[in-house]
Amino acid sequence: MHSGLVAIPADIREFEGYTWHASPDQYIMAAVRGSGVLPLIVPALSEGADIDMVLDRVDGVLISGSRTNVHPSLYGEDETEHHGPFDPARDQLSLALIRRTIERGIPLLAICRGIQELNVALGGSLATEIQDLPGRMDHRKPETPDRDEAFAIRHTIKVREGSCLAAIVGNGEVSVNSLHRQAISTLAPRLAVEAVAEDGTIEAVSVTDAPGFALGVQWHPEYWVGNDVISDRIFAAFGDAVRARHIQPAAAE
Ligand SMILES: N[C@@H](CCC(=O)NCCCC(=O)O)C(=O)O
Repeated sequence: MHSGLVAIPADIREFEGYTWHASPDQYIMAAVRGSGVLPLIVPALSEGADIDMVLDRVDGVLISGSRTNVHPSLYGEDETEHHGPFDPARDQLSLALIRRTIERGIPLLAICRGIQELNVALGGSLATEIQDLPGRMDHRKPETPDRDEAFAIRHTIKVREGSCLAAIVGNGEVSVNSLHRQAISTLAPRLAVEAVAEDGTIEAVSVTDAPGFALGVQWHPEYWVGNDVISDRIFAAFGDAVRARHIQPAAAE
């Protein structure tokens, strides 16, 4: 029995001659197995979805990763050959969903592209092709057809003492996977850094004034749920927050 309903904004994909509103199974199954919740994929309607109609009916929001990038115009920069590929319908849905979810104190877990959308939604900016920046590691997905290798744990991050993430996974160093070319550049005003990689890349943030659970991570805990303590703890904490909301919905916001 699921203990809450969690909205997941869809990506737009083109295959088999159709346009699809889709979300990868690893996020769906991490929500089910790791958080004990029922995921609900929200279509990325180009004319816009009624965000409050969705949020009136869910107990949490999970923002998945994606190979596409947030369009740079959404954080005041010009598009270059280094910013794509794009998914404008996902951008439109996800940024609006993130802002309203935080306002209403609904639990939010944002992963990879999700932490980048969280930062942009609250006024921050992104850096692209970060592996080309001075002193940065290569955070990109390894070139391999094997998905376990692609999502393998690859580097350590340092979790800030006293942070929301530290309350979930403990202080100090933890090991994570890495599949991204972009990262937070200017941190949005309402975000607090929760963890950083050894090259200074921001790996986790929380929303300082959020009434509820509001965590973003740059790596992919969803992939190793059931096989990795850190991943399990993150999704269990998100599930606890969703369950609490399901049992005791906040007064009308
Ligand atoms: N596109 C952004 C975010 C990266 C992300 O969400 N990766 C998940 C998909 C991994 C894959 O299957 O390629 C960036 O590159 O920073």
